[in-house]
Amino acid sequence: MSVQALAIAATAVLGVVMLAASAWRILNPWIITRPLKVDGSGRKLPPGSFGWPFFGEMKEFLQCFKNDKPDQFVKVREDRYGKGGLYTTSMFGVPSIMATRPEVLKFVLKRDDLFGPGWPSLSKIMGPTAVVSVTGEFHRTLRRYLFDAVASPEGMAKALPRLDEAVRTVLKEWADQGNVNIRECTRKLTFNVIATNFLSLKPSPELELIEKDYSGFMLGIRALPIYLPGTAHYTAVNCRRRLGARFQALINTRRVSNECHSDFLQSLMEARDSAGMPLTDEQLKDNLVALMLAGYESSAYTMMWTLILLAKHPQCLTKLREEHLHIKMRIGERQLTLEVIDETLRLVNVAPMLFRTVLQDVDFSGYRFPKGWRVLPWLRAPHMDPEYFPQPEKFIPERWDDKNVKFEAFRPFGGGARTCVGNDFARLQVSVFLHHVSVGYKWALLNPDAKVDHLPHPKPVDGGPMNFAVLV
Ligand code: HEM
Repeated sequence: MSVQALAIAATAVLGVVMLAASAWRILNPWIITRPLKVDGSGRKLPPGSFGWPFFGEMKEFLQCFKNDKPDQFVKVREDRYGKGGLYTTSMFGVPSIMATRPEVLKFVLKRDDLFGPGWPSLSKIMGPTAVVSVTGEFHRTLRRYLFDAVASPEGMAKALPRLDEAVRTVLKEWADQGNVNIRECTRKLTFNVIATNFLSLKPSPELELIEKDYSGFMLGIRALPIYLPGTAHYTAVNCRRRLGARFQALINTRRVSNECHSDFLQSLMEARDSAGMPLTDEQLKDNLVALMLAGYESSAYTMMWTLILLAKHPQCLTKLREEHLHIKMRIGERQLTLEVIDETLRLVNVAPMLFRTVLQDVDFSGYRFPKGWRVLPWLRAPHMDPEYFPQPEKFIPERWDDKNVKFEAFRPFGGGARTCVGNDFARLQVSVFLHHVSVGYKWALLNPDAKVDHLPHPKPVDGGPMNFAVLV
């Protein structure tokens, strides 16, 4: 076949594909919504569109985040359809409904009987009995165990000295290094906190192997689930398998030696349900992985952003330093430390959106949520809406002093039945960090205007190079 004939054939094939895709784009909403129209309920879907076949509106979504305009995706829909807070879309290959206003977020997050876990291909990689994968009574039981281990007053009291020591040790190391990459440093710090508090592991070759597998697991957790050598998903699945084997070895050693540790693993091993039954080894391993995943980058990036934002707001840092040097409580007001943490969580949006699956047809606010669809609770939408937080793009910790501040619009830790189990632990960790860093150190950003890579969590593209030194 001549080159010319090949070109004609290729153009023809491309034309047919384009035509089919365009036809699908037009017919797709009709096909998807047809069962809804014929069920006679008279309910309608929220306004919106479905985009291209399979890809849906992913391209527009990714484009907004890539262009450093992560709120544009919601803004366009609000301008087009009004501020109802519910919009139909199609993302991650599934027809979906975005929930963006506080009252809608509250409803979706509270009703775990109607909206189940929905992270794409989560349970396959995390483990079928992980807290993030299960529902109903077992979910509630697991949450109770995890809460006792992580966030109960006894759990936090046990964790505090180890947390304190880990923070003090690494801050000294950063100052010795002088120039540091703050993203890597806060990730390392959080990993050490996890290793000591969850597993009582001190730095060792074994811990390095766990960290290596853990990083491989993290890199592929949100990748397309294509299990072929070389893909991020393939690496993640294998790292997860090795992590499981390493955790099993730890569990076996504890069982044989009868050693007693005061860490999260021990607490989970000792937990019993109402029939006196302990967790199985598979359940223990799935939940250790889930805890480590949930508590790792979220906490690391929150610490990283507090440093970046305080470097950009030196007056706030001076006030914070005073609060810690003189333990100056402001009567009738919230402590600045908590305000800095909340303002960082609001502005940075470490967890911008969540995923849920509609378990049965749900009617709410005049709209239908069809069974099997996905709901995307868009946590960052109210955080960045001037209706709730004036000048939302600005870092203003004092806004939390205002008696009229809209706490109901603030959901950095989600809400309802799946509210973050580690939220108090995370605040404790960042508070200890802010204490030591503000009283003992000074730091300067080497590239304050670095662009931000927003997905899956916001971070400076260059990792945030900083000069870090002891405060004299
Ligand atoms: C600043 C740090 C953190 C942020 C912003 C954060 C945010 C969140 C959010 C938004 C959820 C809800 C997920 C959903 O509804 O689908 C969640 C769940 C969870 N978080 Fe956190 N988290 C943080 C730190 C931690 C830490 C330190 C731990 C543990 C030590 C932890 C453990 C968990 C667990 C186990 C869940 C799952 C709860 C469930 O499915 O019932 N998180 N987190």
